[in-house]
Amino acid sequence: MRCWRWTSNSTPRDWRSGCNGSPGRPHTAEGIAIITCDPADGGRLWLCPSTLSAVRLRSKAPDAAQESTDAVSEHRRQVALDAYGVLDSAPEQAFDDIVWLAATLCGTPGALISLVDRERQWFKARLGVEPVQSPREEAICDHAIRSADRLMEVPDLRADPRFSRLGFEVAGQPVRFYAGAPLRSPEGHALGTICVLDAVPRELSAAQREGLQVLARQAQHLLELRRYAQEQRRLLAERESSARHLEEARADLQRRNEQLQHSAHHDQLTGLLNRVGLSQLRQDPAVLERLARAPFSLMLIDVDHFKQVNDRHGHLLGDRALQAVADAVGTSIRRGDVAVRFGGEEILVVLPEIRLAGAVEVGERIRRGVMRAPLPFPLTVSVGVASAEPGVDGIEQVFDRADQALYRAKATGRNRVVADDTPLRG
Ligand SMILES: Nc1nc2c(ncn2[C@@H]2O[C@H](COP(=O)(O)OP(=O)(O)OP(=O)(O)O)[C@@H](O)[C@H]2O)c(=O)[nH]1
Repeated sequence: MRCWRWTSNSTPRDWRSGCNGSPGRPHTAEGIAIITCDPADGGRLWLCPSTLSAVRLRSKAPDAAQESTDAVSEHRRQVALDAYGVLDSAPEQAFDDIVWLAATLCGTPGALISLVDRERQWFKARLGVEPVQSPREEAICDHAIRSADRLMEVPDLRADPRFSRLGFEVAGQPVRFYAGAPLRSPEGHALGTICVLDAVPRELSAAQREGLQVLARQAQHLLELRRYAQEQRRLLAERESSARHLEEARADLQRRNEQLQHSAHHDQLTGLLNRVGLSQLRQDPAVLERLARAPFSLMLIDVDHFKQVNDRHGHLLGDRALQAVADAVGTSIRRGDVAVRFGGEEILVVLPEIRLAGAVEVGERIRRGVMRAPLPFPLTVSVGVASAEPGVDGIEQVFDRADQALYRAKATGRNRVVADDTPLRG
């Protein structure tokens, strides 16, 4: 119902003619007009402000506002129906049982559970009716769901102008009798009907009408169960999807964290461990224990005349030369060995469980590998090696001796591996 200000200027002709039956009443009076929309025939009811008498005005063109209200409620009805996920679903015994009960109760050859979809009515269960659906404009159920009554009964369809030309058949004959009870969702949306059909005109008894409505409630309960199960499945899928997303996010975070850890502990240019990584390694009890229980060697590798390389060939090629040295180290050491970019062009290699002679061999492999590096200029390295017997020397002392060996390698002409010549104590 809507109300608005009524003025003499806006009084429509229909209004005046509608109210002219009240003698002596001025119809140009100003006041409040109350207008209700009558959904049955699209007409409007006007309450005359001066006579307070109701006048029904027929409007040829449908009221635009009313049309949009209808469209909204129809849309909501459709959304409610969709939520059941029942349209085009497979037949179910429980629904079939209900139509059988309806037909048996009412003594009709046909019964349907019909759901009124956008363009069609679709039958969830059917008895005595061949097609699984029919166009909505031919659906008697479409009228039944819009009827204000709890049950729409048409004793003789042929006598009703709305249905006289209907081609629907029950048990192979034109349908003549229809009675349908709307299926209403708990929110009040009419989703469809449970209806009975006969090929002869007739009427239901009071008990049959009541029974049909009981069956409508049962069918609605079944639909509710269906919607509940559908909702549970949706929630479960949603939960699984969120759990999956959470797991993906967790794995992504872990990957990023590992990347971050890796880049914090590794040198970007060579991929070798950096000093931060080395100092973490030195705090690792497993590493310390390993170095304490067996002999180990340290190796210091320094690129020869690297300043010249940079000066002559530029820093980019200088970087490539450093990468080539790192590659030569990587391919020459074992899995358990650790290579660290210790300074600008200096690499430290920790070689557990290997004595001096073995470490010198590794140094030689590296030295030769660097000479074979695919670079547009010759490149060499000098290597100093020192070893420790378990429990005798600390890492610092071994490092100092390797550094002195490296110094000697540089001093004696570069491109060579020099072993620490300190007599072993033990
Ligand atoms: N391209 C490049 N150069 C670097 C990098 N880190 C250090 N350097 C350069 O390495 C050079 C080291 O030079 P020096 O310490 O003088 O030693 P050298 O020229 O190799 O001479 P010797 O060690 O005596 O054979 C310096 O010019 C540094 O700028 C780097 O990451 N990239």
